[in-house]
Amino acid sequence: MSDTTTPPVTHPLVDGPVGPGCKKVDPIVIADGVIRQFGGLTAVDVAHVEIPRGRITALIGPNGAGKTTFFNLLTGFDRPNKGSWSFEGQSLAHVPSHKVARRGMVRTFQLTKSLGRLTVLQNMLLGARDQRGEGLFAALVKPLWKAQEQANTERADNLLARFKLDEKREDYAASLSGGQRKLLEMARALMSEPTLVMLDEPMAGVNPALTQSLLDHVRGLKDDGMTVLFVEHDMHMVRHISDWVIVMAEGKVVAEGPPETIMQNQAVVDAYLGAHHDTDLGTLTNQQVAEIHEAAEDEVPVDPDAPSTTADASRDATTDAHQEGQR
Ligand SMILES: Nc1ncnc2c1ncn2[C@@H]1O[C@H](COP(=O)(O)OP(=O)(O)OP(=O)(O)O)[C@@H](O)[C@H]1O
Repeated sequence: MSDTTTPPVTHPLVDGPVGPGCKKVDPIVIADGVIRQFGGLTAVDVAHVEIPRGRITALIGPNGAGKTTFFNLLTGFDRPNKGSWSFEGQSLAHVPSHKVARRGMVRTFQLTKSLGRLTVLQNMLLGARDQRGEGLFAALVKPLWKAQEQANTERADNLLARFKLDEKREDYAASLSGGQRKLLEMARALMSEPTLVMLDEPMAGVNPALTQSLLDHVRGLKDDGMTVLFVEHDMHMVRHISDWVIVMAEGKVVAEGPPETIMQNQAVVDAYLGAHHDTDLGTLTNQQVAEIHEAAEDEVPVDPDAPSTTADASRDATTDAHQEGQR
């Protein structure tokens, strides 16, 4: 009698069978039992997840799935009720965000109103690490901070050239297009020479003309040896650049796998449609799933208060921006 059991799905990045929470051959991040509750709502309840090193991993899921909260927990911007996680084999639980960044795990932030009131170069310098001039003693000893300031400016200029933002160096960040802002967010994250770059919706608000350039830049991070983890609703980006896709729904990891198979996964379709639906899932194509998702979001961040003049821009920018730069 022949054995009709389906063999488990395997993948070169995975140690064992592929499935939610599967072990990776070479993980850079490992999270265990991470729970975050807001009042009675459990926003994140991740039993186990591993992020493969040197690859591009997409974190997807419907609105409210817990993706951003999980990002915030991993990077020390929020604290879980329970759980542990490590980066490069070292525990990061209870490590504050600025120390997480120093260890090489850096996330991008949307360019907020206050950062928009700084120039492109000033934004870049906020991303630099170990700014010696910030200590009281060091601030008084000019040679100590002068050399570092020069090195930081040089690094910023090199990155601005790489991201084709060098001509915008002295412009206010708020004057950039949506796509240029995303490039600036990415370039700013690279100022601290990270090992793992976490991108929060890199495609949000990006004009199609800049899409390809942005995708190329993300691939470039991997080519330079970095690991990339990104949260994204844009399925085009997820399909085209990720090596691995992790799907969250209602705080949990419900599926993971390579992009070419993940959209056919029943748990993914369920997650996007909601658990209680009448649709005949058997007839749903990848394209339809993507359309459902795209229709659900489509949001483009617009800053109605973006300064139109330099006088507007210079007002009340520095304090807020400095605080954000410290995060
Ligand atoms: N500070 C908070 N206080 C209360 N509830 C919160 C807070 N932050 C997030 N939540 C809730 O936790 C759940 C997960 O939110 P989260 O923003 O992490 O989801 P998401 O997957 O990133 O969604 P989106 O794709 O819309 O950004 C949501 O129900 C949200 O309303």
